[in-house]
Order: sequence, then structure tokens, then C-alpha cells
Amino acid sequence: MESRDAIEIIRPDDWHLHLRDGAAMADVVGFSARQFARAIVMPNLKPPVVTTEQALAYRARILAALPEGSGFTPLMTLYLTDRTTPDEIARARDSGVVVACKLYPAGATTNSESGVTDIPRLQPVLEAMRAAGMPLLVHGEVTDEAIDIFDREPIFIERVLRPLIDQVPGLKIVLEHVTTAEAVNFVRSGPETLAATITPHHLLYNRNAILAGGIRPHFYCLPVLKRERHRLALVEAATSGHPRFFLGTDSAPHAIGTKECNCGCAGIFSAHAALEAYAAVFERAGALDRLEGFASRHGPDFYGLPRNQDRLKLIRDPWTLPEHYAFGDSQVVPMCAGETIGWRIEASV
Ligand SMILES: NC(=O)N[C@@H](CC(=O)O)C(=O)O
Ligand SMILES: [Zn+2]
Ligand SMILES: [Zn+2]
Repeated sequence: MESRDAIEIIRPDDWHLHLRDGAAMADVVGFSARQFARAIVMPNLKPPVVTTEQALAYRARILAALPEGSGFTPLMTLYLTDRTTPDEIARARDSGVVVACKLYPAGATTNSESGVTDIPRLQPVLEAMRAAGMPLLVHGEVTDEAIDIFDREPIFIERVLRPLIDQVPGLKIVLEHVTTAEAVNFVRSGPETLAATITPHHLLYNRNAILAGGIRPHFYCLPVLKRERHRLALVEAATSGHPRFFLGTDSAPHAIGTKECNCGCAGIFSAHAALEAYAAVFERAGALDRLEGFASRHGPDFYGLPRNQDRLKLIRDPWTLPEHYAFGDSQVVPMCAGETIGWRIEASV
């Protein structure tokens, strides 16, 4: 195994991030801005970001909440509903700040109640997106109660994603937060217009983390963590150098009380140490030299955006992660709370 004490890469971007809103957002946005130049900001607020006007207003609130001097760029998204129109896509494109649209199957995850119920009827909207070169970002799980929760991603691929790719050839699609070997294989064998993001938690943990030795709500996210063989498939994909797999943290903070209760929310907060966690995974796989592709090149190349100009340095300097961070009028328990991580971001270089 290689052993290095520092690694310098092009400054990375986060291609899947939940920043929330208000005081809670102000508490977490700095963690992302510290390491990433840009992030795709998810639109599942309450109410969701369904119009360009709402996206512009949300963007302004994010910019106002950034630490002094931060150059962080939020890349905005629209939340597709059954009522989204092709005109809205044109407005989004013309805004220059909305770069993608998010497809939540209605009821699939946190704040997805207004999501899409009938994908074929979305055809004109999807065609407008293809014409605009705007990627469709997909939460890839079926909502069918009859399907076991651990099978919802592979079944989604067969029932929904495969037909969707045929329905609108040429549309860029990102299968977000992939969790299974089936998803990895599907993306690998799919068209050049199909890519996937991979989270740090799905690379670090399997489903035992949620259930073995006691029930641990802070490991509960959607799509739910899977078996070890799936985690290994994800590590292989992320560290393979394949250009259609890239970094998307899905950092999704929830107030502690909404996770530690009898019906806890889905979502893992990882923005406090995301790049450091990915570096640990890549190091363990003997693939630190491939971190830059995954974190800093594949994403912009797929989206058709320029790569970042500045660089960032990670140094070996183990530190212990806090048990909690402030989160609005509450607190959030971060991924790897209380554990030691081997890497630290030194500074911009
Ligand atoms: N990933 C999660 O478990 N939760 C996300 C929603 C999502 O990305 O599906 C959230 O907004 O909390
Ligand atoms: Zn999701
Ligand atoms: Zn998400």
C-alpha cells in the first residue's frame, strides 16, 4: 500500500449537497465552502424550489450566509413536479445559475411529497432539458410499498431508469448516491450521458452500521446502506478512474431530535469532513492518485463546466471529529462523530 503524507489536487466540487435554509444553513454552509469550490444544491426545501425565481432567491440566501471572503459557488437546481413546464426549464437555463433539475419519485425520500408521479408525462420537460444540455438528477428508488427497501434501487433501474434513458436519448442523467453493485454495473454499461455520484458514507459503511449491536439512527439515510459486497463495488467504481463516477456527498443534516426519535429522518451530515473521508477511502484502496479525477475532474467534465483553477492540499494529520455541531436552534451529529480521521485540509495552495 502506498504511504504518503500529503496530496495536492485541483480544488474539488460537491455534486450533491443539502444546505437546508435559514439559521441551520448558516451553521453548515461554511463546511462545504471550506473544501469545495462549487456544489450542486438540492432543492428539497419546504416548500421545494420549483421555480427559477425561487432558485434565485435561495441562491441569494446561500451567498449571504457564506463566510467572509468565500468564493464558493452554489449551482442551483429545480425540483421537478407533475406541473413543471418546458417554459420553466427555458427560464432556468436563461438564468445562468440553475444548472440541473432533480427528479424525486413522489414519496421516495426527505421532502419528496411533491415529487413526480408520472414520468412519461414529463416528456416535454425532459426534452427541453436535453435541448438546454441540462442534466436530470435522479433519486433512484421506487416507492412501491411491495418492494423491499433494500431492493428499491435495482428495481428502479429496471422499471424506471432504463425506460427513461430510451424515452429521451441524449438527455444527461446523474443517478444520485448509488448504493448497489447493480447500479454501478448499469452506469458502467450505460451511455456516455449517464453518470453517478457516490457518497462518503456508502463508501465507508455497510448496513451493519445501522443495526448491529443496537439501532443507530445517525447511520440512517436513503438509499439505505447496503451489504458489504455492494460497498466494495462502490469503492471499486469510485477508485477505478472511470470518468462517469464522481463525488457527491449527499451531506444531509437533520436536527438531532428529528433523528433520535421513533420515526427518524433519513440523512447523514458529512460536510464537516467529507473530503477527508473520501481520502481515507482512496488511501485504503491504494488509489490516492485517483482521488483528483473523482473529486475534481469527472464532475465538471460531465456537466460541461470548467474545472477549477485553484488547488487544495490534504496532509496526514489525524484529528478527532466533534460529537456535535450547532444547527440552527438545535445540533447535528456528524458522520464519524468522535472518531479519528487521518487527513486534514491544509489550506488553499
Ligand atoms: N439522503 C437522505 O437520506 N436524505 C436527503 C434526501 C435525499 O438525498 O434523498 C435529505 O434531504 O435529508
Ligand atoms: Zn436522494
Ligand atoms: Zn440527497
